[in-house]
Amino acid sequence: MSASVSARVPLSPLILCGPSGSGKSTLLGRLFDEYPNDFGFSISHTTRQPRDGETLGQSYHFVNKDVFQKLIHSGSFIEHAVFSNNFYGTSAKAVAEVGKQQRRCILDIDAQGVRSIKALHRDLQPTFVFVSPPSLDILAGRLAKRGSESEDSLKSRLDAAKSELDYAATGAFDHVIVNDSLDTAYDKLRGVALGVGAAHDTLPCF
Ligand SMILES: Nc1ncnc2c1ncn2[C@@H]1O[C@H](COP(=O)(O)OP(=O)(O)OP(=O)(O)O)[C@@H](O)[C@H]1O
Repeated sequence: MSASVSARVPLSPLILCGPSGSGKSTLLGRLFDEYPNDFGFSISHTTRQPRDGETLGQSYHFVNKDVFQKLIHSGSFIEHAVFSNNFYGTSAKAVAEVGKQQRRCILDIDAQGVRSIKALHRDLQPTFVFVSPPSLDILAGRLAKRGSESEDSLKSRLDAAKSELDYAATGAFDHVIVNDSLDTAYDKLRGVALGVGAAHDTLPCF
């Protein structure tokens, strides 16, 4: 397949959701490597402090809590969430900026964000994709192997995974990709992202 396919990539946002550890970043990393000019992330707002190496207005729009609250009240965000006492949000403007560059905007958000966009921002005509682990046991194994979680954090991620799988089982997503073989899952994501394929895998039971 060609490395640049701008002419036929849809510009409506692609929203990726799935349990922590299901492989969203891994799959998106492949997509961005293969198609460096066709997709883009929107720049989120956050109230957390910039880390070393992060560039203002490029990594994030860094704002204080007052500004963030004002943006919430003015309806600027299509979704926002709190993690570890910090706010994170995606503005409609940030999504539009990516579209202006003739790139398909990709959002990696949690189920709460998906609900919010479905309730209030259907005008964006996003495509909703759920990335599922093959099973909760395999998810636990991958998270443990990634080595990024404490025992408590692993447990809370697995609990969250159950409720996200429950939500996906309601049929909330246009596409479901079970990330068993990475190559197979990537082929499916690529088809969906380019607007030429569909994925309706069967969710695991637990
Ligand atoms: N198909 C696969 N087979 C085996 N390991 C995989 C597969 N897909 C991803 N992994 C591994 O599983 C781990 C979790 O993947 P990744 O970090 O991409 O998940 P994520 O959904 O982006 O998680 P988070 O939401 O926490 O950022 C990584 O160590 C990754 O290398």
